[in-house]
Amino acid sequence: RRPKNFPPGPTALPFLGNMHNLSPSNPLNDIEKLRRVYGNVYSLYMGHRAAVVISGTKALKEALVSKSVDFAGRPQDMFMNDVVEQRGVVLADYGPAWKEHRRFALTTMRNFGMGKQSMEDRILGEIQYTIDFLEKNTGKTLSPNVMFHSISSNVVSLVLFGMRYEHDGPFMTKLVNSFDDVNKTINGPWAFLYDSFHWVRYLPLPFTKAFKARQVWITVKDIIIPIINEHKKNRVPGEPQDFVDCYLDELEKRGDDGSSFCPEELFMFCLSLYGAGTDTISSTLLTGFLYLMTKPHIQERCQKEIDQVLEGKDVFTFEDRHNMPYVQAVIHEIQRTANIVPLSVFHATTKDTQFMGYSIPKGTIIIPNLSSALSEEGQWKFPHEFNPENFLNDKGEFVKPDAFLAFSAGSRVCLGEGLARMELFLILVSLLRRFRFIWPEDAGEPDYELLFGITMTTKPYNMKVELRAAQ
Ligand code: HEM
Repeated sequence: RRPKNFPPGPTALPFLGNMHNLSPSNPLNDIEKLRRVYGNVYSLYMGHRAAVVISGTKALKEALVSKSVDFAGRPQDMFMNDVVEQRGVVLADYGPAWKEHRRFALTTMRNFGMGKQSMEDRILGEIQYTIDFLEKNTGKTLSPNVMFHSISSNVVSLVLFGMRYEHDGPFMTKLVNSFDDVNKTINGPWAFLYDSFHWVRYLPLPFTKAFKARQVWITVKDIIIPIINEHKKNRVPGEPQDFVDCYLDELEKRGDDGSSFCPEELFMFCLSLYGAGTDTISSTLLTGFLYLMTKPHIQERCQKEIDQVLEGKDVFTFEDRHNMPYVQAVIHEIQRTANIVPLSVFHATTKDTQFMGYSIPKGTIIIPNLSSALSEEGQWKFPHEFNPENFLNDKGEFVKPDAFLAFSAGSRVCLGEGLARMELFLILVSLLRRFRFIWPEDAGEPDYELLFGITMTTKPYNMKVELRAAQ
């Protein structure tokens, strides 16, 4: 039974709630169909738990920005919270621990003059490995999956630990396998059962094995704890070289001040930044290169702008983006189309609140349908087509419409937005400057359909690479 004045929604079944209304392999179409029936604010039951789906730029901004505090919580007591042992900034509920850690992470990443190397240098250094790899493979057909995953995970590793890892080495293999295990369980039926029926958690049924996802972290801990211990041993206090050093400095500074900073939190903090910062970037790149290869006129126009702006320069910086409106528009159009986190990370109400004429009790799950804003009619010149004109005005200047909510908005807005924007720009410009990316002749028609998951991604594809003439 819906509470009084709760947003409307489809009839919920006993036990199942509205799960029968949503296809597990891709609920986005169902969510859109329900929006057409019930409007931009409607409710669903996930098992016994009430959730409100918010769609469209106006309603999303109203919830995430205007009523930011009311909507800044995260659902608790769910499978994922148990997996991360109630720690880590991404799933932390609204409160002092989340606030302190978020503020710390933002300041640390902003001041990333950590040690001798700036964030920009770290990213450009990592890109060089990809350039070397592509140079060795010019004229060949290759699968870009591993390459893009490697670049994105190494950028985060460099920021967190000051180290990069070979993709087929033991660190990456173990970490990637562990994340895959957790992802499979999260997307599977066991997580749903776990969240829907508390009593199931304690039953000695075969699936209880799946609930022991914490076990997965034991493998990951075996990898990360020694790295943290090395930092403890080798760091020079007050001269941090990376994120872990900064956290250890902060721990020392705070002593026993009763704050939420503690060694256990450091591990999960690293893991949540790693988890949030790898697939998001690699999947964006995969979508981007799919379009750049299959729409060569767009790739060539980027290259022309890059050549003009960087003429005679060996090195370039993130600052150069201000002179590259077309490249900026293409990167944003890639992000809009890639629709990387379509339903955001779920929020929760932090108090009983009134929203667009409805009453929503404290603790209700909020599903921000970011996807709806990214292709909302009336907000974009070409909502349903890949077209960089969506981000250019009549004078050819770069503009960012309000409906660009790829990073969400408000107090929970993506904490890595600055890093992500810098990475995407530096990677795209470096690679397009040096190489031409070609859709292989035998690859058939491109398939633009994205696979649904916590992060959306392309179906596997191959690319062919050629060196461009020296610029
Ligand atoms: C194209 C790349 C990326 C996209 C599209 C993206 C998108 C998002 C979205 C939609 C959220 C949820 C915001 C909300 O709950 O309202 C989020 C949260 C978050 N992202 Fe990103 N992200 C990207 C890259 C990164 C990177 C590189 C990092 C860091 C290394 C990062 C770290 C985080 C963290 C820590 C949160 C949780 C923030 C909080 O709960 O306070 N993200 N991101």
